[in-house]
Amino acid sequence: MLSEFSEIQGQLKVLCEERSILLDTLRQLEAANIEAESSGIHDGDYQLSKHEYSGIGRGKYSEGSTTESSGDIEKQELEDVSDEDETSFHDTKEHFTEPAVICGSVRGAADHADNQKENENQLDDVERMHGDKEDCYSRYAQIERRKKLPDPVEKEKGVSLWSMIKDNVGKDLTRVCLPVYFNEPISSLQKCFEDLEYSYLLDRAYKYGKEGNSLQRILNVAAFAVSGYASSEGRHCKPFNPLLGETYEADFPDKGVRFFSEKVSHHPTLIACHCEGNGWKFWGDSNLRTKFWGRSIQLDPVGVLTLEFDDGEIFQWSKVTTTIYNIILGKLYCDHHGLMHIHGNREYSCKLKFKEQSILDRTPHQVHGSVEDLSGKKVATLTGKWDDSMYYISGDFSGKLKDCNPSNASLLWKRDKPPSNLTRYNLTSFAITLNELTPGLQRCLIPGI
Ligand SMILES: CC(C)CCC[C@@H](C)[C@H]1CC[C@H]2[C@@H]3CC=C4C[C@@H](O)CC[C@]4(C)[C@H]3CC[C@]12C
Repeated sequence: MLSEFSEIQGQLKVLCEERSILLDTLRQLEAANIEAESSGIHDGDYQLSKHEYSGIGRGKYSEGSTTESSGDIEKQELEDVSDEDETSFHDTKEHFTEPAVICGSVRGAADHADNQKENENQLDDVERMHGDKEDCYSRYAQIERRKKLPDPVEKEKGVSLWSMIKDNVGKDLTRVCLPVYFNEPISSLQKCFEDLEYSYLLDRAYKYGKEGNSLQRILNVAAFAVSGYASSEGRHCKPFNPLLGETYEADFPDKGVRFFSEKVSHHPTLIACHCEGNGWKFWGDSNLRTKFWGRSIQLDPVGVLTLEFDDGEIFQWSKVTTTIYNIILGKLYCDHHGLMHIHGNREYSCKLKFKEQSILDRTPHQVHGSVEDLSGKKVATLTGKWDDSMYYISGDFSGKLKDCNPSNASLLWKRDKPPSNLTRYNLTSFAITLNELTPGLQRCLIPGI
């Protein structure tokens, strides 16, 4: 009994020592990061392995054991992870002549009909007045897509992030490879398309602009820019890192859009995206500057997104900062914060502020902003939450946002309800459909795969 007790005591001591070494490492990393920041070095050694869209750890390329560590490709990637200047771009046109992956097949009408019904209940009269989402969709083909992910082939063994990190005590945490358990079942190429889940807002914006209502156009563009963040709520896994030159093509006639993305650079990781809808084109590249702060990770998107309507009106903006909190302890969550300036080439531009969440914040995820005309006069005020909905009210209410509550404001966008079969990945109904292997697609695969 006594010997057992002293054995446990010994184990406890070791654990305590490990913990304090880990805390020291974290402190050092945090201090080093601050130093690097203040001296203007953003992409130094202390960053989390600068990679892919996600910026956290390295993805594995095959599904497999949840316990083994990284494969060869990953190791190789990690070795040259710091050669940031190596910006050799890659042009897929030279390598691929055939389209890559096209998602979706025309089958029936069930899914969208269901979704539409749910949405109809959520919409208030105001939105109906402003041209329904249903209206936008009814012009497009009806397609049946899956409503749930396939069940896992094997029962998954959970891995705690802590257990991964504690085995690497004393090492540079940025070099720790995470097992596939921490990946969600989509790639970064596909994840880029998630920003277009609410593409009906752009169809609506096009329609309004054509009718001469430029204010409604920019309001819907602003709602679209915010709506892209909704899918990140409750997502705790990282997408797979594609290979250099890998492409993804999504053909969604049910939404009236076609999307194409390609990984065009490995270090730094760059993904180029292009999307075409009815009356508009949207393109940009995704490149994240990553900073590791010990307990949190900050992702600063670099680059500009461009939206061009067929009538020549152009809007450009950049994404705001994303921070992932509680990497080591507590519940992992992410927040988006900062200023988003949507520049237009005509009458209006728009400024949106994504409020940073504070610890005791009762209303997190808030976004406020206003539309300004060429003289700088505020003509409309926007308010809402990036994980829920956006509203507008005509005139300048920026100083008195309390008056700009949903009761006297008009709804621009409301997030779709989550699917009923939620898994630990928390994918939205749209994300579930991004890499669905439909029967039509199966035929295009190389035999034997
Ligand atoms: C495995 C553990 C350590 C990390 C889990 C990381 C999750 C929360 C991370 C990994 C990749 C991240 C995404 C990477 C890129 C973007 C684009 C940005 O404009 C909005 C946020 C968004 C969409 C991030 C949201 C949070 C995210 C999904």
